[in-house]
Amino acid sequence: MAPHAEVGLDFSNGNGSTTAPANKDLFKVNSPNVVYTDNEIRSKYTYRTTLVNETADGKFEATPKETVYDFKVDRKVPKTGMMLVGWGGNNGTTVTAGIIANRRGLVWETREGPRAANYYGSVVMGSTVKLGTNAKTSKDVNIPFHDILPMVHPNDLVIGGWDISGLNLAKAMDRAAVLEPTLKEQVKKEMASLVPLPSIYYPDFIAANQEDRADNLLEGSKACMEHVEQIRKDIRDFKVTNNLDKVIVQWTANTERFADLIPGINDTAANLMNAIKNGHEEVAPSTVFAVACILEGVPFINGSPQNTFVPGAIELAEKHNAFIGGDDFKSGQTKMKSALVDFLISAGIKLTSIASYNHLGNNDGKNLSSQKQFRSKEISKSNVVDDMVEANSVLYKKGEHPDHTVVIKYMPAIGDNKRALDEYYAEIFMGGHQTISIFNVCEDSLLASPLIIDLVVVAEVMTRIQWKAHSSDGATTKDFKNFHSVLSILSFMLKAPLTPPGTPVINALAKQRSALVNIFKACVGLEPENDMTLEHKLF
Ligand SMILES: NC(=O)c1ccc[n+]([C@@H]2O[C@H](COP(=O)([O-])OP(=O)(O)OC[C@H]3O[C@@H](n4cnc5c(N)ncnc54)[C@H](O)[C@@H]3O)[C@@H](O)[C@H]2O)c1
Ligand SMILES: O=P([O-])([O-])O[C@@H]1[C@@H](O)[C@H](O)[C@@H](O)[C@H](O)[C@@H]1O
Repeated sequence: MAPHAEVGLDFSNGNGSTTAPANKDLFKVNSPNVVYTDNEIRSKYTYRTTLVNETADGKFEATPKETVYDFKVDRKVPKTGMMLVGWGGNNGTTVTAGIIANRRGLVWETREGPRAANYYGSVVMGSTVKLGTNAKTSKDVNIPFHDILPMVHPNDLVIGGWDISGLNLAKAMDRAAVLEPTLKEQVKKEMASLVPLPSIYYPDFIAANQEDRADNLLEGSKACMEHVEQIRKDIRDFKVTNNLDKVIVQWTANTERFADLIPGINDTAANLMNAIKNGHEEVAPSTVFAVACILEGVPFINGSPQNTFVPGAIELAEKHNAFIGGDDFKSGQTKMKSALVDFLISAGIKLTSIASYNHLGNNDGKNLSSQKQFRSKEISKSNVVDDMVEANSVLYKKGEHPDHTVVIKYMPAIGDNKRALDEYYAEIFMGGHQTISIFNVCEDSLLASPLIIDLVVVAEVMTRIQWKAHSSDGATTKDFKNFHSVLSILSFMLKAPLTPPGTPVINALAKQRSALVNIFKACVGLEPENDMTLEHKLF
């Protein structure tokens, strides 16, 4: 994919991968606050916020605040592995076949004519960001998101993973019934060579209707340290076998029921480790995978809605300075909702009711037809409007919020072509009403697969960024530090963003993307995009 035409540079090197040669970045920042060496980009960035205090008479006093940070980015893009839990599922097989097709630059016949491999739906590979304005023409200069910082190209990812189903990925791809036969035919041989590692299966955590595919299992039906150590060994073996510098693990396995939060069991890191050692029944497979990755120092991202990250798991990640992120890929209906609700409420339109229906016929839908697993999804799909409602005290009194219902029905006939039917009902000027009705056919796995790529690529970049703060007297803290273990920067790709304990959850889609882009721009000393375009107003 060539960078934005305005820039006119094309790094495509013929094999479908567009990666700027390491020493030929698409842009360089010309600033005394940015230094490039062969190994690092260092920037000095002034972060400007406004502190607000409430005055005695109930008014506010706003005080601008500046904090100066040093950022350091390791420029070496590592050879990276992506290990998927649930690799044999619709998402796992689809993202794997999609990366193979892109790597080989495949074209395949469809009823509408030939189609070429692409990364549409990936914010990293399919979107652009504004670098600045052309000094001569004052026109915006936009560059591919992938070029803001040195990033892994998805074509270069080495893919592996686990599944409780032992089908090789060619057979699993057929079972998923997502991709065109003419494409499957071209990747079948390579996919057939890929076989998921055996995984852990604790039946009570996913729907009973999943049992018939569980034929690729490690011994034991509840948490134990042997499972943790086996997963850690699998990661190490994968890394050595493929000569990898880094591995990122993602959960794209079935939605689990929520685990009960039990003091003394999963409330602290020590208690969680003891619970695993003692085989406690309330420790979920996804939490066992998270613990194994944390102990192995490998980022773990949860693409499903269950509460994998019980408080003990978060504390363990913090203690080990390991990265975690989640929850639940934000792919279609909810992504639309997090943009539409933001538009309505920030336009002063009082949204009073949201009804969201889903019909889908894939195995995810089959698993979600079980009430406990649906409840996990209902929670993640329902909380996505909270921040936008709470931010508007003009429309909503404290504690007031729109009616919001979420329904998911398993309809096998429609397979992966999920239907999302939404009705938004709002009060408008002078007692009027606005009703917005949306019928959105989204091919579930084709929407989720690019998010899997974005989550891996962004999480990997975050392992190469460090920061330190300047104190008010100009001194800096001693050593560079990693970002907090909980990667809330991943929120754009997730329905129920996990944030560091006690920090706010932002669901508004535009704010999430803005945070992602502007943090990366700060790492090269560039100001956040403010869209004021004063240069076009003050002249
Ligand atoms: N648009 C989307 O597809 C989308 C969006 C958001 C979230 N999700 C979530 O992503 C997950 C995967 O979706 P999918 O459509 O690929 O589902 P899927 O059912 O096709 O795939 C899940 C896979 O996980 C495997 N599995 C179950 N338990 C496992 C375990 N303990 N260890 C290893 N493998 C295990 C299953 O055998 C299956 O192959 C689901 O939780 C779904 O809710 C999907
Ligand atoms: O489209 P979206 O709301 O982001 O999320 C999807 C749900 O609508 C769907 O019901 C579910 O099966 C998928 O796993 C995914 O969670």
